[in-house]
Amino acid sequence: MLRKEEIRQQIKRRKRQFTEEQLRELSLAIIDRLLGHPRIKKAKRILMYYSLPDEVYTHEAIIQLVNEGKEVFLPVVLDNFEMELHKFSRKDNMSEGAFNIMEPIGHKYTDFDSIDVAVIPAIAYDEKNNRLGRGKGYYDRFLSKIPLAYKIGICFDFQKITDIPADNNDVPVDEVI
Ligand SMILES: Nc1nc2c(c(=O)[nH]1)N(C=O)[C@@H](CNc1ccc(C(=O)N[C@@H](CCC(=O)O)C(=O)O)cc1)CN2
Ligand SMILES: Nc1ncnc2c1ncn2[C@@H]1O[C@H](COP(=O)(O)OP(=O)(O)OP(=O)(O)O)[C@@H](O)[C@H]1O
Repeated sequence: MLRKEEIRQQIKRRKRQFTEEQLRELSLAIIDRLLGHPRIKKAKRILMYYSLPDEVYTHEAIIQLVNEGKEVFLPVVLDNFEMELHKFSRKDNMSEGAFNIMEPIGHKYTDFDSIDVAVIPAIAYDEKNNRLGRGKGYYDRFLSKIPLAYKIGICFDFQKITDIPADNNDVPVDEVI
């Protein structure tokens, strides 16, 4: 089994074979599956992520979900490796946070039990739905706070691997799409 850092390097090499435009193109089918997913259809409150250029592109999907009447929440990174959730309202009510990620301005949302579905990005997922993140532990720490949410892992096909070395902190997702 490869160690976590080796997997991160391997996936980075795979990503470099695509342009940002190609990754956008690959995102379309994945986002279609996500928006058509029965859990998303039923959900009232959804934790999404505001994608970076090397991730499955979510900017339009977020707007679409809001237009369908969902409440969408996004992570806001704090400087102690914790993250909180803020409700997304509109694109021009955001500011750039840590790691160049756009984050909603406004109050933190703490009613975690009301989140129906959480859509979780990753560097890689394995066949047991274990997740490998960017190595800072933000989602590892956060996911245990939303035990009731149905967790959907999302990544490109080339990010799906056989095995990720899981440790005690790692919370697997319910499904990878
Ligand atoms: N879109 C998005 N939002 C997210 C995450 C994410 O992975 N994607 N997070 C998931 O945790 C949290 C933020 N954590 C992050 C941690 C590292 C990097 C990052 O770009 N790391 C660089 C190395 C930078 C450095 O070490 O200073 C890298 O991966 O190359 C980004 C986000 C919360 N919000
Ligand atoms: N629940 C937790 N409580 C405290 N520390 C944690 C927790 N989860 C992970 N960590 C620490 O965070 C660091 C990063 O862990 P790991 O490499 O598993 O993160 P990751 O899953 O790749 O990243 P991320 O969750 O940011 O996407 C490690 O030093 C780990 O010990």
